[in-house]
Amino acid sequence: MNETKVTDAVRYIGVHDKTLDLFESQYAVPFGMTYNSYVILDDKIAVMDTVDERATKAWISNLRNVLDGKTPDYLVISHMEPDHAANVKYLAELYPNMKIVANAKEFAMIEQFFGEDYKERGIVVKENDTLSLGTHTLQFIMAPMVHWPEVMVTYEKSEQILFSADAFGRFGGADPKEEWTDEARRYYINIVGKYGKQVQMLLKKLSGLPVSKICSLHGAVLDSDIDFYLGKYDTWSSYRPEEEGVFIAYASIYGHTKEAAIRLAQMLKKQGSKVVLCDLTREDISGAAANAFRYDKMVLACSTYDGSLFPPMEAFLHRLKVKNYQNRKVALIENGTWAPMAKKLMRTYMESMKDVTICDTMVSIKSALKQENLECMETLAKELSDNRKKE
Ligand SMILES: Cc1cc2nc3c(=O)[nH]c(=O)nc-3n(C[C@H](O)[C@H](O)[C@H](O)COP(=O)(O)O)c2cc1C
Repeated sequence: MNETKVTDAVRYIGVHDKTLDLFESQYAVPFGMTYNSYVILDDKIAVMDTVDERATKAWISNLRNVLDGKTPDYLVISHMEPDHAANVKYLAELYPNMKIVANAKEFAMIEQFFGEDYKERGIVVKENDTLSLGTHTLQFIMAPMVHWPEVMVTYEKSEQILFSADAFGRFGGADPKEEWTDEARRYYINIVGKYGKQVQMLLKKLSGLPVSKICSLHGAVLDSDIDFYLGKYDTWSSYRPEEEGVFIAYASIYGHTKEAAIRLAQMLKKQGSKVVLCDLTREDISGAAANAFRYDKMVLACSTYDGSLFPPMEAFLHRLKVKNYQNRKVALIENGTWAPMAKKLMRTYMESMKDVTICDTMVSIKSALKQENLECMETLAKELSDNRKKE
């Protein structure tokens, strides 16, 4: 049994999947992943989203325990991603009188996924429509592209609870004692990060609504310091760096470029900078992307490989480009033995991103670090320690 009382009327029936290797078949989830779902008990009973098919059995058991013999009147669907909507058809068949509450785009996707249109039992909602359950009233707020096109969030007026779909979610379990920020940042940057503008629009819509609790579809229910979470989302979605510091991402075949990255980190630390080093050949790329967004400066250090970038760096830069990396200061270190190309290629990537300032000092290593490279790196460390942005 996995029931948790969010309030007397709002119950948590989500499932913590501890055996999942990769979320979305790509993100490492060392602490597992939750698929959250809730029930609102009132004159009418609403189920808020279903769960991934991996969690069906545990979820249905949680649901039955909360329902205690009653039947749900409504299934509210926030969006149609399969980690939440896989059980829509199953639940609809289990409770034939239950109405399905969704917006028009979601109904189209229900048909795409399940071959059913549920027109006869559907309630099609649009921006700011409301649905009374008795004491509780649901208000539907459209959140297109946060991070699928059909997404809507639901605001419950009487208890001021925001059912936020994937927004404010994180990797890991549902225990509120688990640290939120790092795994929420990794989740946000990699999964929602491309859609900063759309998140800003949602935050604007929410700004007039008092929120006492956020019930996201992943991770813990957030029931205090709501402004902290809203503030983090505002920072991330406006592409502002979260803190001052230098993130050094390196991709090295035999270790010479790695050595340069480590030596630069030491120089920067001497200058008083906060530094985070990342070996792109070994570390999780989603964590690297999150750190790139976290800090205001980044150093890219890469060996040349077949006239191109060493593949781990190529993959990293592609990720940053797709996630709309911008508004940061970036420095470049390259290595090559006969025809170094990495600097030029990294520069082209960075120049294609908005408001990226590239440091004037660039380090070009021929095979192994030389005294002249170290001197150049000292100059670079000074340039990076100067916080003023180049005009
Ligand atoms: C498969 C392979 C392809 C390479 N391609 C190039 C290249 O196109 N141009 C170049 O200058 N060096 C090339 N190199 C050499 C490396 O970039 C060079 O040895 C560099 O010093 C390696 O730095 P590291 O010790 O950090 O890995 C290549 C190396 C390998 C193993």
